[in-house]
Amino acid sequence: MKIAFAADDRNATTDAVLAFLSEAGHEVLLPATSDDWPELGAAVGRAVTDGDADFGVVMCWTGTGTAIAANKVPGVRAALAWDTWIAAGARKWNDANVLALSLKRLAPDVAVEITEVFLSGIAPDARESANIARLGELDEPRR
Ligand SMILES: O=C(CO)[C@H](O)[C@H](O)COP(=O)(O)O
Repeated sequence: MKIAFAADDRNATTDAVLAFLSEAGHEVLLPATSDDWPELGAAVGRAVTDGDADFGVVMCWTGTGTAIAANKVPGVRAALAWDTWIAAGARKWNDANVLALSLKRLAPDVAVEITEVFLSGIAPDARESANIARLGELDEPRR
């Protein structure tokens, strides 16, 4: 798959996630043109909603800033995950299309495990389709 990736800092955790993405055979896109977390979250979000990437992975110290920035892009459903259960639930119940990770709080192996689960092909639960559609409606300007 095509995965848009951005991180506002680099350490063993970011390197491990990037290495995993490549070793798993994904094409890694780096759409961000700035190291600032609002811009890089939005750039990854746009890559996903424009159809350039199948999924996005964003990383910052907390993971929260890039998640918030990505979620400002209409059509993005970015989920901050700190374990594999959260990551699986984000796909199953939220049809999340961007994974946000803390590069400071996750050990490299844990971050890789979370990313692997998120991208493992877990299908959204059909019972959630109405709720996901409602998220799309929330992207619309209020009337
Ligand atoms: O976690 C983050 C945002 O949620 C950032 O990584 C953290 O705030 C550091 O950013 P900067 O280097 O721009 O101060």
